[in-house]
Amino acid sequence: MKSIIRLKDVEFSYPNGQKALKGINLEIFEGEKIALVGSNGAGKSTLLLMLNGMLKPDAGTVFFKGEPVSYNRSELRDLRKKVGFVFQNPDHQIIAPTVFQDVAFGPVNLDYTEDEINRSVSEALMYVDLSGFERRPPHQLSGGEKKKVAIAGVLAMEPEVLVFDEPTSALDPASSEGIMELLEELNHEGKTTIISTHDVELAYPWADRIILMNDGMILTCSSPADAFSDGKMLRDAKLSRPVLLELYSSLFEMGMLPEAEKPPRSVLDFVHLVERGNGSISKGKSESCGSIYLVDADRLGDKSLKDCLESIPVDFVGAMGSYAKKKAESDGIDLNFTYGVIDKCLLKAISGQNSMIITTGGMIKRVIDRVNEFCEESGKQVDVVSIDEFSE
Ligand SMILES: Nc1ncnc2c1ncn2[C@@H]1O[C@H](COP(=O)(O)OP(=O)(O)OP(=O)(O)O)[C@@H](O)[C@H]1O
Repeated sequence: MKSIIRLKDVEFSYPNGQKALKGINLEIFEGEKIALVGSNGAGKSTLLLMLNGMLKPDAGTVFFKGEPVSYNRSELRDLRKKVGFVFQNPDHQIIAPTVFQDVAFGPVNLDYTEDEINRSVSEALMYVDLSGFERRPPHQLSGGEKKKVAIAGVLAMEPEVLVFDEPTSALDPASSEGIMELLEELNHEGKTTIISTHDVELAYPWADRIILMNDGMILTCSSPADAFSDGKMLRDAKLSRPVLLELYSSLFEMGMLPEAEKPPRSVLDFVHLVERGNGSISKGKSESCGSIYLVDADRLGDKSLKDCLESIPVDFVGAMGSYAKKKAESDGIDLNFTYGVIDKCLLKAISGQNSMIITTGGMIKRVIDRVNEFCEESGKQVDVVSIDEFSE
């Protein structure tokens, strides 16, 4: 894996003397999903602000792709294009009188041509499902919509790295799920994604690596299971253990669950472990599992998803990615799953029910890889059936 951002011996104090970062050493690799987790005041936002040069260390060095950041004007401009930053409070980011102007702010400042500005704004708004909002004044939008405008403003600059400070703060559960699904989609399109949060339940299933912070220092930088298993470290960080991990540890200690190779990170992993404990793995024959039908929304052309649904015996429908969700909505499909779609469909499959996943591009492979991984681990056979007859 290639290093994309590295912090070496970084120290930082605010002008009032408050020391916010102490001896930070950290390396982030291309394509990773990283969650910075810590309680209030741990130093998460300060660390994130180092990543695109918005703050300059008092001591130590920040590297981008192996080169030390030099903080001159033109280099900072370049760095901020490559490392997009979404603030916790969208009101701190949204500045223009209309959604279009706000999202266009970055591209205009980067001297894009008019055509490039129009293209990047419309693609970014499409991504966050706000096409048609171009003329709306941002201050009249809901909190979740404002957050999406702020994200679109960053996406319009086509960054390689996305940094989100508390991406779901102040959002309702559905909006939070929508934002996390969007982050997942962006990561699958190759963007390195870094978030800060104090929500361990959000970070545990999502991240590749957890950076646990307290009092301006990194306590550990490790896999979610390792980072959240150490009770003392969690207490030091003033955090609790994710419920799924706590439940697994307790039931394992009581001898009620077998030891897992990797502790469960999802309800699906947990159900599988319970099944293993009950010796019911032998029930996992292919005839007892439902199938997952996979539709590539990009290849539907003018065909309606309703046609697909009529011809296939499915009990549940999920969509992954903004384009697929939009297509489902415009075709009048009532979606059962819009977040954690693959695992939810796998859960249905192991109870013998069929489901359909509507998605696009790189996420097709993600569905196939996740199902294969599950089948390998569980010994079950869940078939993924690509719906090709509606292809162009
Ligand atoms: N602009 C500032 N001026 C002075 N001190 C600051 C400033 N911003 C943050 N601090 C201090 O720096 C420390 C780290 O703050 P930071 O905002 O990075 O923490 P955080 O982990 O993001 O917290 P939260 O989860 O509450 O947002 C805290 O002690 C905070 O009071």
